[in-house]
Amino acid sequence: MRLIIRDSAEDASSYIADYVIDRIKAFEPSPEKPFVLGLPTGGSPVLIYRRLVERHRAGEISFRNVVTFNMDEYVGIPQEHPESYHSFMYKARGPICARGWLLNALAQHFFSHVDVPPRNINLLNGNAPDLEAECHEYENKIRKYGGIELFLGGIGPDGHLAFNEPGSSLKSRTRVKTLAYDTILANSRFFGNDLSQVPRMALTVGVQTVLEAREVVIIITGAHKALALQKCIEEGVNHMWTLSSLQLHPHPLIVVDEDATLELKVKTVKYFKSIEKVVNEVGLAQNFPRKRDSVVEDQISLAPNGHGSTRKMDKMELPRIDISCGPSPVLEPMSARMGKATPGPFIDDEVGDEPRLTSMHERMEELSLAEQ
Ligand SMILES: N[C@@H]1[C@@H](O)[C@H](O)[C@@H](COP(=O)(O)O)O[C@@H]1O
Repeated sequence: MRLIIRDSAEDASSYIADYVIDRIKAFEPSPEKPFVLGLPTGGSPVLIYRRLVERHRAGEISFRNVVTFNMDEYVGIPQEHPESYHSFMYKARGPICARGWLLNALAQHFFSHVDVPPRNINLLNGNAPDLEAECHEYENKIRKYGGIELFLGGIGPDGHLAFNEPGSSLKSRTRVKTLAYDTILANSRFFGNDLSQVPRMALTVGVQTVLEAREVVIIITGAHKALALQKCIEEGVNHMWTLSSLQLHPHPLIVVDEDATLELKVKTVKYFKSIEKVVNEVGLAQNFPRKRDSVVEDQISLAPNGHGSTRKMDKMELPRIDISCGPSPVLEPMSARMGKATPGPFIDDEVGDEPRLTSMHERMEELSLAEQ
């Protein structure tokens, strides 16, 4: 588990956006070998999308060979509803205020502003005639692409991942889910604070679906999510805080702002900050997870055009780094640390400098000799 702490939500979001861009570039996606990206909605990723769009406009990243799978969608509201996750992901522009300014440039979101081809975009259909079949098909499609390379996500204040509410099976897959009261309450802010307007059900990828991604990157900002972060980082795996399932993932990365760390122990915060410092010092900051850890390593993927070309993930090598003079204290041998202490009766000091522990029967013999 890596935890990256940044001063503000803006900094945390920029970190993630830049990280995702680095990953896509390093992957060198092509039509035959697209980069498969899992995407979230909600307030937390808005600044991430803004930066992705900015860097795309600056010509620094193309999403032409990226295939996306969104995490979730409400059941029963039309796709064109302003609060559907379809609308969220495409959203062309923010609301205009009375003076004609673009009041909320942050509301631009993603698909309408980048070059991801529409055929590469996958969103669950919350109005499908057969919701179960829709979920089943979604999982199949992810599998056909060889699994998700990087799943980007946020969490709810109760630690839910996608719409995997407290108590969700950690083995769950894409399915229909009834929303918890807490979630309905939290999301009512998008529905004019009218609880009755918030859908009661959603389609969501499962915990297991997320865990099978090769990498999972989560953004958590705000004091209202501090308890969830604490439960997930400092306590054990628990289905009541589904984010904690990331402890079972080989490459989870959680990026937070300072407010989200409010419930963490000082020791925890210092630990993760020191890890980041060391990682930067030895130049491993941009190191990629090793492909052989991937749960999708040996899976066969289909090209997005359905041609069925296969690919095997490339092996990536760790950079060679001299860590012999790293920041860790040089360990001294035991003998040096013990100084000139007189060896006790059970220590054989005749074999070099390093004391040797003697076996029980030797010690018994020595004792009986001494008594005679
Ligand atoms: N299903 C979504 C989650 O995927 C999202 O992580 C959560 C947090 O949203 P926000 O970032 O607005 O707090 O909201 C919803 O419940």
